[in-house]
Formats: sequence, C-alpha cells, structure tokens
Amino acid sequence: MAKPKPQNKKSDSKPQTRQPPTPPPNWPPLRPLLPATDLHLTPLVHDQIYLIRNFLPATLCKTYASFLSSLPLTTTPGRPKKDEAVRVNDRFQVEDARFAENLWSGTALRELVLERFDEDEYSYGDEDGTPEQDESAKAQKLCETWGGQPLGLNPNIRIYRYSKGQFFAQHYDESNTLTFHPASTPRSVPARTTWTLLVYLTTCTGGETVFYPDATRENPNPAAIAVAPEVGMALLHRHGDRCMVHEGREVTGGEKWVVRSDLVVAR
Ligand SMILES: O=C(O)CCC(=O)C(=O)O
Ligand SMILES: [Fe+2]
Repeated sequence: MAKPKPQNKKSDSKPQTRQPPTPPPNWPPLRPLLPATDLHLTPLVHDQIYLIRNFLPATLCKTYASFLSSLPLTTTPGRPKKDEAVRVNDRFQVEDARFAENLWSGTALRELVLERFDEDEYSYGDEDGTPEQDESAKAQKLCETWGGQPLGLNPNIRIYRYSKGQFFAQHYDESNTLTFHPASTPRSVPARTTWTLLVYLTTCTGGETVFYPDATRENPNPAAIAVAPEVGMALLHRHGDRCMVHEGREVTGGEKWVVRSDLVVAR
C-alpha cells in the first residue's frame, strides 16, 4: 500500500562540518571477493533501482560487521533538524577517499557500472550496428543511466547499525556537488552525486528498504517496493531530482548493518 508522501524530507548526506574530522579507520581488506564476471547489476525498477547480489561474500561481511562494531558509532537523535527525516540508528561517518576508491575499483562495482550496466537490454556488438556505433550508443546510455560519466564513489562513507526498534523514516536523498579527485588522474574535477549506494552486511527481521513509486494516471496506487537486506547485497538507487521516496523500515529482530556511499559523476 502506498503511504502518504513525506513533505520534502531529506537525508543529511552532507559530510560533517563542525566537528574535527574523524580519522579514517583501519578497514579490513576487501577480500575475498567474487569476480565481476560472476556478478550482475540486476534492475529492480528499470533506471531507478539496481541490485548486486553477493557483491561482498558472507565471510567478508562478517569480518566487516565485527570490525565496524568496534568503531565509535553514535546514536542519531530522534529529533532531526527541521527539514530532515526522522532517523534512529547508530552511525559512523568518515571522509575516506582511499576506502571509497577501494570499494569502487577494488571490487566489481566499477566494472559493473561502467561495462555491464544494462546487460539485459544492451547487446554489445550485435549484428545491427558497427562496433563504433555500439561504442557511442553505449557511452550515451551510460551517461543517461548514471547522470554523467561515472568517476567513483563519494569519499563521505557512512556506516549504519540499526538494532531492534530502529528505522529511517521516509525521505528523499539529495544530490550533492563536490570536487572529486579520481585515483587515475592528478587533477580534481567538478563532480556531483547521482545514485545512492547501500551495501547490506547482515540480514535481519524487518529493516527493509522500501521505495514508494509516484502515482501515475495509469497506476494511481502503485505498490511499494520492499527490499529485504541480504548479506553482501549492494543496492544502487537514483537520487536527486528523480529520487523515489524511500525509508528504512523498523528492524524487528537482529541487527541491520549498512555501508552507504554515492556514485559520483563528472559535472
Ligand atoms: O537503511 C536503509 O534501508 C535506507 C538508508 C537510506 O535511505 C539513506 O541512507 O539515505
Ligand atoms: Fe535514503
């Protein structure tokens, strides 16, 4: 059932500004991993939500959840700022360009996003076109899908732990502008975030990430789309102007651990 829409509530995806910067933690290596060839970017809602199952294997998720629980997580206050969504979880936030780069290039993510972003639909090198036409059509589709040329992940890394009773109320995720320093070049470039990345490290009862599609004339009462956290699954969803209203449903059993970043594209 569709829920009433929040009144422009947003998540606070901006990095902290007033506190002194948190030093990057000594993250465990992102190993073992499944090769990109064993993984798929599966559309859940075309052009809006993609899933990558087994993005991180269960053993690595276990290592991470236990490592992350040693970090100084802070419980977000129940009372948000005026235009922020109610969010009750324990959280750790850090600016860490190196970890963001590892999560992008050191895993299958970069390859899936850049090469295999529309596997089901796009057939590279089929009989209908020359290789050159295919390349330029693919490049165009890539920029359309991701909102620009993908550069990497937002160094603003957020870790969430939701225990029983914790949740993230309905909101939109905003696009943020930033100056991005791709690992491959010595220069920084103007960039912006276009998609949210969530990586679930655990499964739990409740705690689904639920999306509420807008009503249309053809479908005035669209069903909500609930994604139950799966160990090691990554979810990408479009944010900014075309973000779907979504929430993190209340966890009713177990703990939900999430790593959050955003896809960064050239402006
Ligand atoms: O934890 C979830 O399921 C959703 C998190 C979310 O919406 C956010 O980080 O903006
Ligand atoms: Fe969100």
